[in-house]
Amino acid sequence: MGSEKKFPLNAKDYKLHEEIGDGVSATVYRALCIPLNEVVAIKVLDLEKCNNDLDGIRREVQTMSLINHPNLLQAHCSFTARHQLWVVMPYMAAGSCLHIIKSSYQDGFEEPVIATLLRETLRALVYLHAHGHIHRDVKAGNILLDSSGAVKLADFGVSACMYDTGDRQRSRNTFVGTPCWMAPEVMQQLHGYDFKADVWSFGITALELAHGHAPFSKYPPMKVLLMTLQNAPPGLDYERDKRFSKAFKEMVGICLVKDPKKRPTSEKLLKHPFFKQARPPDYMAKTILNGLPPLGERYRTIKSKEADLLMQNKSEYEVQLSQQEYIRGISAWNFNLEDLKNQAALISDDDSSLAEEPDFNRKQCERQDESALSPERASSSETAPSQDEELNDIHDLESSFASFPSKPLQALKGCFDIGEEEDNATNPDWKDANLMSSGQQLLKKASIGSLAHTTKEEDIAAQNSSLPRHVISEQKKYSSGSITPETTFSPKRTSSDAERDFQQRRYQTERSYSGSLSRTKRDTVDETSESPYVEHKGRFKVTSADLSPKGSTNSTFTPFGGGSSSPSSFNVTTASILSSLHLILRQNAMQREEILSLIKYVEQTSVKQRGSPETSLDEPLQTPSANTREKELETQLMLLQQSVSSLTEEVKKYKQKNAQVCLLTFSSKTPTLTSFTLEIKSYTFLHSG
Ligand SMILES: Nc1ncnc2c1ncn2[C@@H]1O[C@H](COP(=O)(O)OP(=O)(O)OP(=O)(O)O)[C@@H](O)[C@H]1O
Repeated sequence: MGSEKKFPLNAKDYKLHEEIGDGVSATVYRALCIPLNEVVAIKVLDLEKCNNDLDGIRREVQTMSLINHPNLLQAHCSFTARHQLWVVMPYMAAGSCLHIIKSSYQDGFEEPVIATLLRETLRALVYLHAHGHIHRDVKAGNILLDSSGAVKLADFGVSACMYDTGDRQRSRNTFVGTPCWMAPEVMQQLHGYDFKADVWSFGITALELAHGHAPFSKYPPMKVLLMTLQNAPPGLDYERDKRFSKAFKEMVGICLVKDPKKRPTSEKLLKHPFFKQARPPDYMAKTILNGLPPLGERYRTIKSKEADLLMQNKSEYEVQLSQQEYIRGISAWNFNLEDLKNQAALISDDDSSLAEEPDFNRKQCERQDESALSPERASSSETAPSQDEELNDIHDLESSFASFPSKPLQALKGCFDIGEEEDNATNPDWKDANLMSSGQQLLKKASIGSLAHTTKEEDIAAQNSSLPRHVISEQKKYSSGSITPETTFSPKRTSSDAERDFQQRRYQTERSYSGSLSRTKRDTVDETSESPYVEHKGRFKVTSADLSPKGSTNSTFTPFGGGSSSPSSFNVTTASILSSLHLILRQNAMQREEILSLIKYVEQTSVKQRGSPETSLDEPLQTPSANTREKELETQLMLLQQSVSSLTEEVKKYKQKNAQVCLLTFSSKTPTLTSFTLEIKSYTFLHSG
């Protein structure tokens, strides 16, 4: 990997010092490479806990090893140590921009600092995009600085290669990323997305560096999704952000346009006059890095603040959780819309925090200025949703924190040396009892499941699918984001926009549904809810369950609806057609999940069968060898995926047909023709993902 020095591939050769960062999947330590006497950073991923995203991890390691750009963090090497993957990287002594903000610049940086950070980051993006990669996780937490002020973009955990074909591309039709920074087209999962998604995240990162936090950062993920989709794009306010130049405001404005086609490429953006004020790295060293406490110390302070938040009373828990998610980032998380809806439902209807949220209030001001930036903003600002409307989007569902990723207090481990002996260097909780792979657990649960009582949602799922019930109930737990061939770093370059557009079109044509939106007990609530109305929400029109004062509203189109409040027959007809389409989609998703679970099981079993004590420790990461059963299953998987693709295509055609039929049939009956079209879109967004 990247360095000419030979970094050892053995945990014994490294001495781990204090923790300097953590994310969804990993903990990062400052460490010493003993033979080379060099300080490094080591990202330790617990492979047992990352069962669902081994492909993502392989991808990150591979991308990290092949990139070669001064503004991208390149790994020295990586290897497995028991159930952990160690990625050895250069130590970026100043840490991430997020950590610098949290410890010393809560209100954001000055413009020349921002311009410098952003220019370096953008250079990294230009390089990645030219090589066919989308970073997909651009945020302050992934912009790292070393002690000399050099800036590097890190974390390729969710990066994707545009030149991947087949399964890889399909697997990208899942929600991956951090919602505050996530582009609307990524959230919608409708027509795919491309390099421009990074440009949106880049714009959000610019706001994060300017204000000390990203827009909507205190809200739960579903709320962020809704606000990003329904509200006018965030931006710098002409009044509130007087300290920033017009060039900066414009630069942010052109990044944060909802239509990706109207956003500039990273290459074009780099030519924006705003970046002229960027300075050399030593400017950073003299300014923001000057007098900063050591990284480990800053990290501990942030963590103890996080712990303090947890100690506060329950009523503030949602905000705490949201802030934790923000501080830690929630990357590489495959969003489950039902979980997100539950999170959104946790905001109480009289949530006063909304009114206090500076972003929210700023948004109202921003809307007055947005017309100056883009026509899109101007049109959206007039009909932007009120606070009540936004809250009404959230269906009143019983909540569950169980599925929401959270590692509270885990980071309080503090400083410790765990590198001297191999046993210490790896997690002490490694026990035989834990050796049972998820596949084994799956099979075990299968036999238990067949005897156990069935829940309502299992009954419903069983009616709609030929899959065994246990698989349906367990699919969420054992599903994988993707089982796909490892990505290769394509040497192919597409430096021109035209070529890139071609790649994008090719990609968009080839892709089809593959993401899983597991449905759980909560879905039955949706399924029995009342028929939807359509109402205006800013530029978007959102279907709600009931606009009457007593009725709860719901931003989802509810295909199973059939309640008394339905205003017209066309919704009933549509609902029945859409419900059939939805069933097909669900069936496909569940079949896919079952296959993925089985493949995972086979992979893990074959790894264990192979693994002798000599070979399983500290060997470089390898793909498990294929045995006959695995091959059989892979063939089956391929066939099923093909059939899933063709079914998905069919569903798409039906949807289009249905939309056209509805338009023709009901254009004379209803004045809300456009609303109806958008209603179908809304349904597609929420259910076809
Ligand atoms: N090479 C490094 N030098 C110094 N600090 C680092 C380094 N790599 C990572 N960090 C710190 O660790 C944090 C978490 O690392 P990273 O983002 O790679 O983990 P992750 O699990 O992939 O997180 P995410 O949730 O963003 O996917 C970073 O935000 C950064 O503060």
